[in-house]
Amino acid sequence: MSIITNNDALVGADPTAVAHADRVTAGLGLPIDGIEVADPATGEPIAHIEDIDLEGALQAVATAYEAGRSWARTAPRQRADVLHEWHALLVAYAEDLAHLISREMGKPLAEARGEVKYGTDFVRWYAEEAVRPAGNFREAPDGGASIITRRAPVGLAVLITPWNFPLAMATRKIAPALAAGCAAVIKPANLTPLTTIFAVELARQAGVPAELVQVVTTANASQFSEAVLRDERVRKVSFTGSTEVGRTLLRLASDSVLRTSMELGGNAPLIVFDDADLDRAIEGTLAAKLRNGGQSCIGANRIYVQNGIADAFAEGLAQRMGGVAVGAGLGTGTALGPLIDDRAVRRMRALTDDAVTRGAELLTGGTELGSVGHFFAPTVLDRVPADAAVACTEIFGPIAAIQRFDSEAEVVARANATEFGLAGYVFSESIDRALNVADRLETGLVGINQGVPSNAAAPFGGVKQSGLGREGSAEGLEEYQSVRFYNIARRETH
Ligand SMILES: NC(=O)C1=CN([C@@H]2O[C@H](COP(=O)(O)OP(=O)(O)OC[C@H]3O[C@@H](n4cnc5c(N)ncnc54)[C@H](OP(=O)(O)O)[C@@H]3O)[C@@H](O)[C@H]2O)C=CC1
Ligand SMILES: O=C(O)CCCC(=O)O
Repeated sequence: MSIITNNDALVGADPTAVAHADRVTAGLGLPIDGIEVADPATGEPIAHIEDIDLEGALQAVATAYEAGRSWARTAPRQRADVLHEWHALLVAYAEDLAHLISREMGKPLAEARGEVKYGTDFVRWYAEEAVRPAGNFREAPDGGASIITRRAPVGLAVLITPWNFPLAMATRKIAPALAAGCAAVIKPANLTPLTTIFAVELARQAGVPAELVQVVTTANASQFSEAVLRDERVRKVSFTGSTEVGRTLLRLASDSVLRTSMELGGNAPLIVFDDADLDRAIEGTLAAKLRNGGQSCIGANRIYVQNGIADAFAEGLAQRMGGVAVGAGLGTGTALGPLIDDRAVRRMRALTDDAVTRGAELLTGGTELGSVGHFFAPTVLDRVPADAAVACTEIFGPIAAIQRFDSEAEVVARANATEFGLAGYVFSESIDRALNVADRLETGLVGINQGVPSNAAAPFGGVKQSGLGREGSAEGLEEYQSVRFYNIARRETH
């Protein structure tokens, strides 16, 4: 198969859209120096955020804790009303949020709008969940007692979020915490803190008590977590990010026996069977691979294609990937934005080189793009050996790495041969085959004949070393609740 050439002219940012994002940033009242936030499309600084020291972080804990004591006693309906109001404000400011996300994180504006929809859905979902029954009733089997269960707020929650979904990862944690009756201290990623700062400001305008949700930005994340997770007022930590940092936080959490939710790394297998609809499989793979520029923990990492369809699939995917318009997120028509930083570009280069050296075929891409910013061409590698780094590690970028397989049993074994277990994907027009394979994949979620399975109503989370706990859905609320019971003695009266 010959190499498909990308169009390597980058789409430039639309100055009107950049001005829009910068107006929103200017309204955030940020300091003129501190931690620099840069535009990944140019590397240029766009803002500075406060570097809050340890004393400030512990003050934030104290303030949130005090506010949480009265919030925990509010009626569910009151919490729901405030969340509904926050949702309404997020929707009203959707365009401002989308421009800000695109500017600081780099994703195309259309995708940023999608993230705003996804992120605001969590707030609406938990506004609705806040008033759902939070306990149940049962008779003691031997008689003589009735048992009622209640769900109490778990207490002050520390929320640590990554840079790849600056709004959705914040709302997916803050909204269930508030719905459950908890206070929160949120530490956004330094690469993309602006959206969180804006969203929390909107929460306050919506009626969330100003002290209840504290945003702490700091240049020293490890010092922050070591001090804050040891503070006795903190009862919960929820983290989304790398497995390495997740392990560190789990160790810290064990000292204080904290409730934990961990959304960590992935190594998602995407399996295309001979009986798949070719176009549907290519479009689904494109979505699972290029969503967020490949920078998602559920991004398709190991693409397994059955031999009978593999040539047509590889060629079709390479044609589609090679035709993707790359450029600034705020450029008109951009479909793939920059990577988050230069380190990520260097990783893509090294992964591609390693795979080609080991015998993979480069079908398209494989090159850095542009002289400024952090761009890497959408890349397709075919016949990737299983021991290539690109097949063993989380890619987190726009490289589609295809391996070929013969049988269902073989591909299931290969797909499960990893310590990770977050997402998997199956493409087949046989519902029996698709469901049977999905049942045998060791992952927390499976996309069947589609590439973006996430939804506010779905319990997102992993098995194995991909994490603990679930976010979104009713299960996501339970992560912020402790179950209690009252055992009420009953005496017969006549
Ligand atoms: N599961 C997922 O969704 C994500 C996975 N990743 C994976 O991780 C790789 C590295 O990305 P990276 O951004 O460095 O991810 P990290 O896990 O380092 O960062 C995620 C968040 O954790 C914070 N953090 C880092 N170290 C600590 C610590 N010791 N205590 C408390 N908080 C901490 C970061 O803060 P700060 O910004 O201040 O460093 C950020 O807010 C990616 O290439 C990808 O493979 C990355 C992001 C999301
Ligand atoms: O990729 C991630 O970092 C987690 C969010 C992905 C999703 O919710 O779909």
